[in-house]
Amino acid sequence: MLEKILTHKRAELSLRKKRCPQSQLEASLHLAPPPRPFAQALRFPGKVRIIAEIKRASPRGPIRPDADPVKIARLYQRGGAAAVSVLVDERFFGGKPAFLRLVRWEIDLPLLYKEFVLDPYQVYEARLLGADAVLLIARLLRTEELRMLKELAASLGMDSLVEVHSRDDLQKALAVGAEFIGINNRDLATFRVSLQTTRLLRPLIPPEVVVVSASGISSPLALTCLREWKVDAALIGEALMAAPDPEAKLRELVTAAEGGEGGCSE
Ligand SMILES: O=C(O)c1ccccc1NCC(=O)[C@H](O)[C@H](O)COP(=O)(O)O
Repeated sequence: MLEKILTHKRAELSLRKKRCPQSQLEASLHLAPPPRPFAQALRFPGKVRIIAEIKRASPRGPIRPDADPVKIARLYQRGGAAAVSVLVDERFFGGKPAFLRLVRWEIDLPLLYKEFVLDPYQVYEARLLGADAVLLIARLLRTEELRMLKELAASLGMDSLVEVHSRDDLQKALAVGAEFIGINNRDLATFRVSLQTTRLLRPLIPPEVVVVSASGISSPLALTCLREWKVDAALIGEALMAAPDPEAKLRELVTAAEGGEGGCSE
């Protein structure tokens, strides 16, 4: 499936570059709203902050296919999210780049451009839409590509959330000086999810790095564990989007993330 996603993404990119060349994106950057700090908005020692994700579907199937991204963003802001991740991939996640721009005008929280970023074109697009950070998946990029995309994002005022799932990915992230690392609990090849990925990789990351745990987080207990493991933030999509009341679900998770009762028994 991952190969299918990437093949589709490369074809889509080449089409979009023909329709709207990168030079046009670059020339329009002055129209973008100014970037805001993303990673630093997540640093609250002793608490886990929540990045709530707008995700209408996944490659595994629909989640909330008709969700209005603007309405969901408002619920997330009211529910106590520290930041919002917007999936912009259309084919596999039911998103659209335009969702990010709409959400940017609607709420004040910092925004993550959530995409399979393979090319500088997408980094320019992210900034033009109003993103404050971009996702860079270590597994999909060679070290030099990762470095180049991270530097480009920084030159445009954005943070890069460098996603890792293995020790090899983490080595790559640290080699390029990542200051903001996301540990993905989901193996992108098998879709299997385990919070143990965060438990095992977290201690290998230096304390000055802002650390996010992503995927498969759905319960107050999971948030309690992430707090014990000294993770700064949790990125949560499906558990919120599939909930009958996403705002209420978010409030429940924020309470645990900020210091609810009980200990971690994972
Ligand atoms: O969500 C998937 O199944 C998925 C499959 C293949 C590649 C990426 C995938 N997800 C992208 C994400 O990064 C997640 O949306 C994000 O970590 C939130 O995960 P969750 O809370 O489990 O929705």
